[in-house]
Amino acid sequence: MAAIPFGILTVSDSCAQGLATDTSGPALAALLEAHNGLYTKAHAHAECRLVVITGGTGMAATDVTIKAVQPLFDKELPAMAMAMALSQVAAGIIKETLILALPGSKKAHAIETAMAKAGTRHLHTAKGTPKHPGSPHHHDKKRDIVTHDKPENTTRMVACGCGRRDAEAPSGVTNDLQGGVTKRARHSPYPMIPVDEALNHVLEHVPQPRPASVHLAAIRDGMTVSKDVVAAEDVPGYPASIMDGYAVVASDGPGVYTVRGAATAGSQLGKLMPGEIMRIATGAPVPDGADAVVMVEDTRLLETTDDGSEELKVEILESGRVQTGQHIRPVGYDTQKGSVVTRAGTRITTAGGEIGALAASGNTAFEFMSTGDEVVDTLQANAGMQLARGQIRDSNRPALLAALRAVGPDKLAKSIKAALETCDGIITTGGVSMGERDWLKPVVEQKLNGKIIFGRVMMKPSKPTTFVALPEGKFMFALPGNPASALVAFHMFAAPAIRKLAGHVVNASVDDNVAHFVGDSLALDRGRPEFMRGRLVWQKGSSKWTVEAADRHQQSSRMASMQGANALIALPIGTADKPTVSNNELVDVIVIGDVLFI
Ligand SMILES: Nc1nc2c(c(=O)[nH]1)N[C@H]1C(S)=C(S)[C@@H](COP(=O)(O)OP(=O)(O)OC[C@H]3O[C@@H](n4cnc5c(N)ncnc54)[C@H](O)[C@@H]3O)O[C@H]1N2
Ligand code: MOO
Repeated sequence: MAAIPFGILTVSDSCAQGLATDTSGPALAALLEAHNGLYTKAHAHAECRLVVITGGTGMAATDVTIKAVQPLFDKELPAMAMAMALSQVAAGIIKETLILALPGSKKAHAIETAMAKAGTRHLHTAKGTPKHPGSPHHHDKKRDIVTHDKPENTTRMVACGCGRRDAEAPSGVTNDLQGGVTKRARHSPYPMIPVDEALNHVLEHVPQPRPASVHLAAIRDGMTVSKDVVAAEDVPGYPASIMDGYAVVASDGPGVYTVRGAATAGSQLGKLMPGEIMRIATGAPVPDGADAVVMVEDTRLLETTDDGSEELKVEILESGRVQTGQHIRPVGYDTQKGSVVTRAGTRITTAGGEIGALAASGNTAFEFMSTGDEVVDTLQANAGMQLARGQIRDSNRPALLAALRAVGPDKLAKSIKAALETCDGIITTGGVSMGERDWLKPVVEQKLNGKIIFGRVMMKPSKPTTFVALPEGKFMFALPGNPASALVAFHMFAAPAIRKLAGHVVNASVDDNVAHFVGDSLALDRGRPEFMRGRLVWQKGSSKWTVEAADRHQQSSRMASMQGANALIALPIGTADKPTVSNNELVDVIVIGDVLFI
């Protein structure tokens, strides 16, 4: 029995550039030569009956061995490749030579096993030896090379379908489809590999998703952002009021002032003159000349127009003394133009924060990981739209899929009535606090015959959350307009309601869902229990749940504070005895998204 002449081809950038020494090639050669004299180094290329290519079969962009060698095969041998039970291998025949492309592993033992499994010993049916005369493939030497189980036994020709009686399938070769039952393999040619190895194979072979541009409207949970998203504009884009009240000059202090009209959200304003104040709504641009806002609760109406329809003089009470900047969100307070809003790798969750943050970023198309071509940017119409002073992006609508826009109480009532014809319940955001155009509550009471079950909740954020019972057993959640408030209120109240409607058992209590708080010592709010947006994680190593703030900035106007949140951290009201929450302390959590295991 003649030894098989073999050649080794090492594929390595670093070896080729002289930056590394080839150890895989010589190791393989030594291994083959030591293999019971079955193999011998070929003296010339043309002599090789076996070529082992080592290296360049991995997952890196520069690993192109398999791609390069596969097109050269006269016949590819996938079952043989599979039988080697190594990831990233290729096996095939070129003319009469078996080519094996293997990883550049130095583990000779692994390769030896692989070679044995691959059945290269069949190559001992030396070149030129007549094979199974009478076989329809009898001149097909490529086939001979792979189908002979034992070199000296030319009768074991199962895969070539030559009609021999010994039907044992050669190792590494599947049944011949034409062979029929008598030719079937009586043992599986596939090695039984461990579960984790199998999973690794799966993960290695599943291709990386290709990035695709996805319009905001087409973003769905489960997608992954493939490129950092940068804020296209400041949020807010103008100094905005945080409260419903009056825009003032802080240094003027308490006293009686002339009311110079109203600055509502979205309005264009003139300059505030000395001795004047201007009515202002939450979210409205602070007029030039003003540098603080006094809450309406800290004022008293002194004089109106004769018909009583307009305010003329208002007193700022002592309780309304404010400092420069008070109740104003400066430009970029929530998000600064150019800052990264959403990092590559962020997964869109059903908690809503990511989609909301993208919506608030001022972009309309985003790069997402995608496996299909069906997700394309079809709605570019709004791309690049500039915001006018006083305008904001509607981030709540895509986040909650249920925002309501209205320009007056009648239209608002009409919209709600129309929605009620087809829905059991309605969710709205905005217009529920103290502003002059915060019509939600009066509209449901006065125009819709609704009963406000509650109109404020002792919580931070989402204080003005409103729940309404409507005729015919219908109901309405009127959530606050501040984006984080809207989502927190949704998860706290609307989501359980929807779950109950779906027949789920719903537990109203937040007790017992306990996790260890991770973070610096944090001052508890003295007025309201706080529901921080958090990230809940099961720490496998220490076998405990931990929760940390999903975002350092937790203001209710910042949609990004919801990004990455899968839980709300239910913090108690701070007291003199218990003013802070500390690192590792147990806190209650409400799960609002997928929990993470690390
Ligand atoms: N004088 C007082 N003013 C405010 C009080 C208060 O007790 N006294 N409460 C504050 C709190 S707390 C909240 S929360 C907000 C809630 O206000 P509204 O529910 O009436 O909402 P709006 O005034 O319509 O908007 C608030 C804020 O949110 C922005 N917004 C509204 N809709 C959207 C949307 N679809 N997407 C993105 N952003 C939205 C809006 O521009 C405002 O900045 O009231 C405080 N005021
Ligand atoms: O209650 Mo509000 O901003 O704090 O949601």
